[in-house]
Amino acid sequence: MLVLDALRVRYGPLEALHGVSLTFAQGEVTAVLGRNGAGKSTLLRAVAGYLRASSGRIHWQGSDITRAPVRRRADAGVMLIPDEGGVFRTLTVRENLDLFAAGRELTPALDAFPDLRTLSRRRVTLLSGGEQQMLALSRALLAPWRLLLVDELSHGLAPVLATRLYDVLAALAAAHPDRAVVLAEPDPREALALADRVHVLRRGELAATGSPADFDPATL
Ligand SMILES: Nc1ncnc2c1ncn2[C@@H]1O[C@H](COP(=O)(O)OP(=O)(O)OP(=O)(O)O)[C@@H](O)[C@H]1O
Repeated sequence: MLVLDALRVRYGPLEALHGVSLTFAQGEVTAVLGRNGAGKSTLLRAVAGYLRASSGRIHWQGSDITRAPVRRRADAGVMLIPDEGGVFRTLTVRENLDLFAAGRELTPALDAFPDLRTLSRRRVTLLSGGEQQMLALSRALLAPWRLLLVDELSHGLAPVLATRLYDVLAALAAAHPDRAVVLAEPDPREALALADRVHVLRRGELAATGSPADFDPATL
């Protein structure tokens, strides 16, 4: 279980999270929703260790990781797929996959995203947004994790592509019912369909918590 206790994060003088307390359960997909600037990316980056908490605590599987470096959190199973993809842009698709897999089989990613086979020798800079997001999500298919943090998977994508990516994510979550998945999305439609639990952030504060049925995507 991931527990955030009164988490505050600031960028210089600007405080982006104003004391957020939340729990994320193992075996659940949790959507963190909220408009642009609400603090979703900040929350995910702070959990993964790329941003420092100015106060409050982060506990993961019973350990206090508030001050733990990124590497230690990764070793404890925390994986962040950031909104910019977290891929190596000057490398080819295949080179990225090899780095993610670190000697493991590439088949899970290539089976989930057959397009990546044909794009194998293409540089990331020449990929479309959707292809880049497929590559980004491949990391979660190739390397082990216990807590997957996915930031704006559907960002800028056509609905049909977003649905494809979400289908792969849903299958991944279903295959690992003992793990936790957290999705940050400004557009709630896909995330609400997949999530077991929903938290809504507004201007750096928790505005609502509930099950997907409690929320109307049109009013979020
Ligand atoms: N690197 C940064 N430097 C200064 N302020 C930042 C930085 N990144 C984010 N912010 C500010 O922190 C607040 C929260 O931003 P954050 O990116 O976490 O929101 P978000 O909900 O993820 O929105 P988006 O969907 O646009 O990514 C906003 O006011 C934003 O302007």
